[in-house]
Amino acid sequence: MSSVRTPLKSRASLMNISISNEKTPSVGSAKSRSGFTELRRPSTSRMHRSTTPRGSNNGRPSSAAERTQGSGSRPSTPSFLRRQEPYTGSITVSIRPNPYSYNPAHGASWEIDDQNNTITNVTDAALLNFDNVFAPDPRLTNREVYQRACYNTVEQCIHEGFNGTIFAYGMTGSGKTFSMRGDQKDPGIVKLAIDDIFQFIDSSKPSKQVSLTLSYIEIYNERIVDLLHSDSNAAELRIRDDPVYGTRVTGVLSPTIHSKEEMMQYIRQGDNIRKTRATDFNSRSSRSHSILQIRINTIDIEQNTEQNSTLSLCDLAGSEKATSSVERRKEGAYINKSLLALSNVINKLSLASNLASPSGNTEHIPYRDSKLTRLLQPALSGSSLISIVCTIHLGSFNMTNANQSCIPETYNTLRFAARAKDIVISVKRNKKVSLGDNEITKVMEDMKKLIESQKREIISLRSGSDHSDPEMTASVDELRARIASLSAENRLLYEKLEHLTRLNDLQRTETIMLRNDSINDILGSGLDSKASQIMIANLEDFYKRVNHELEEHKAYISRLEDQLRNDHRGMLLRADDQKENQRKVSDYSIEAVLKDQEEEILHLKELLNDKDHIIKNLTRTTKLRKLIDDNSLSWDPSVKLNEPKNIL
Ligand SMILES: Nc1ncnc2c1ncn2[C@@H]1O[C@H](COP(=O)(O)OP(=O)(O)OP(=O)(O)O)[C@@H](O)[C@H]1O
Repeated sequence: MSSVRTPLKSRASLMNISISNEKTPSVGSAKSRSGFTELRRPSTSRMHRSTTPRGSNNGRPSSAAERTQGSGSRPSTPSFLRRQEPYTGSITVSIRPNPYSYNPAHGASWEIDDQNNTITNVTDAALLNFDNVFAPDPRLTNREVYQRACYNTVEQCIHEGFNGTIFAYGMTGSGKTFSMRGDQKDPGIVKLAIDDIFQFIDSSKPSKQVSLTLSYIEIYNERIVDLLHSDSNAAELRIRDDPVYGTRVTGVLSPTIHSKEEMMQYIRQGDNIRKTRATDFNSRSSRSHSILQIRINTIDIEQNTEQNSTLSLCDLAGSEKATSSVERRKEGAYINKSLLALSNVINKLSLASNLASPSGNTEHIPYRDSKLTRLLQPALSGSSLISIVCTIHLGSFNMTNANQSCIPETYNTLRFAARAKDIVISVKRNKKVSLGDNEITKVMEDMKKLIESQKREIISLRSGSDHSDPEMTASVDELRARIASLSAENRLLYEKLEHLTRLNDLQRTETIMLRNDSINDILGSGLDSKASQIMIANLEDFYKRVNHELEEHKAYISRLEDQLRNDHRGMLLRADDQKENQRKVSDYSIEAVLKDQEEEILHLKELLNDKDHIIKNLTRTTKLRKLIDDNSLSWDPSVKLNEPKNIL
């Protein structure tokens, strides 16, 4: 182990980055192929907050080599990520050098070992480990970078309901846009992620309904521009807090997307608006941060679940030293300021993750210092899996001045990357389970079909009774047989309704039992008493309403049942009367019987509506229950509990 001599080294030492002249061991079985290192497993208790202390390498690998991923093939989702929630681990950080700023003949300031995913400062031998360190090889494709660095984040977002954020960070001309957008021959991360999303949509039909919306914005000179808006100079967009997404840009366009072609068309349209200029390092430099967000809503019809997730793909503007152009200096100042704000946030989060305090760090994180950090706030504060691709120049590289050094910028990027790697995130997926149980839905469908068939029967009976030829008119016996069969069907309906009622009662009992457990758990989980009281008051209020409504519906169902029984008896009596007076049977009596039937069917329909209503209420209850679970796992006393009707 060499001694600590350079600022980078001392920082690296602070961040548990191994500093060694020896090569780190190759990736072993203990490492996550996803790059998301599991640090601790959450408590199995439904309502208890995870209390594993952070920092001090608590259960986390001491060497960053242990948290690398090395597979070049498409990895499958690690089983722990499928089962465990919330996911607690680190950010995936990858380093990609621009192959064209590296000339082996001139040597480089940094030495890459892409087998062990390390990068070494040749001057002082400071060695840094990351999830991926790619070779400065022009043959390295974006697809390989995507598969190793980003695929798992995208896959978790599509399949498991986690939010995913991927961003490219690095100095100007280092290859951020190339990595994110690529070209015709070598599509970038954005296109590859979109391919995977649409592959998922195709393969999940017909059991899943997936809907997508897209938004595409840029932050240019600290101003948010909607890249999907034809007038990019339209009114300035503002960032607001949002209870669902953390933050949201008001007024931004987010069209629903129906095909991959449509999505790519929107993105191309946005790219044409995005601000690009020439810098000393890049003839077509992005002078803005771009953020593309794809919201994915998946309804699993078979499982009866709904899942929402957001994939954010960000191509940040590159930092650049002062230039001669006034406008570019202004742009550069804004870019550097926002990147500095991002660095500060990453720095504070990294320090917070290293604190040994079990309660975590309470230090203020300055998300509001720039629009970029404000927009990335939800992701950085734990609502998203994150993968960062840091692009660097290995040697000196300059379009106008071949001697201008990139070393300080590369150093800064690596320092940023090392700090980001040190951040511990705890991410929950956005899976929502809707209650409408399969059996209930199926029975309801059956009932609807029965009602429809009875309706058709009545129509055909009526057209038969209209027949003028008495020989052709159905005999009373036949009519009785039909009525008896209709009644039997009605009985079937009632049995099913009773079954539904029992199911609902059962659900309600379970819910009430859970309610008590939940409240106990909440009270036991150390919420401040005022927050607990508000939460309990809301819960009690809500349950009282639901109970009251259920009682009303039960009474109504039993009234309908009585009525139907009476109607049925009356119907049989009428039929007996009709037999005695066969010749006197009149269209009027047939009509009356049919009318009764129709009325019964109307009652049944009403009953169905009421059932829908009850199920809706039960769904709300379950969502609320989920909310209690969520609130108990990540309770923030500063966040006021929403009214149940607002949440649901
Ligand atoms: N890995 C790579 N393979 C091939 N070409 C690359 C690679 N990285 C960068 N380039 C090329 O280098 C040039 C600059 O790359 P790019 O525009 O992606 O940089 P950038 O980091 O987005 O810069 P800026 O911040 O100024 O927008 C482009 O011509 C790009 O094609």
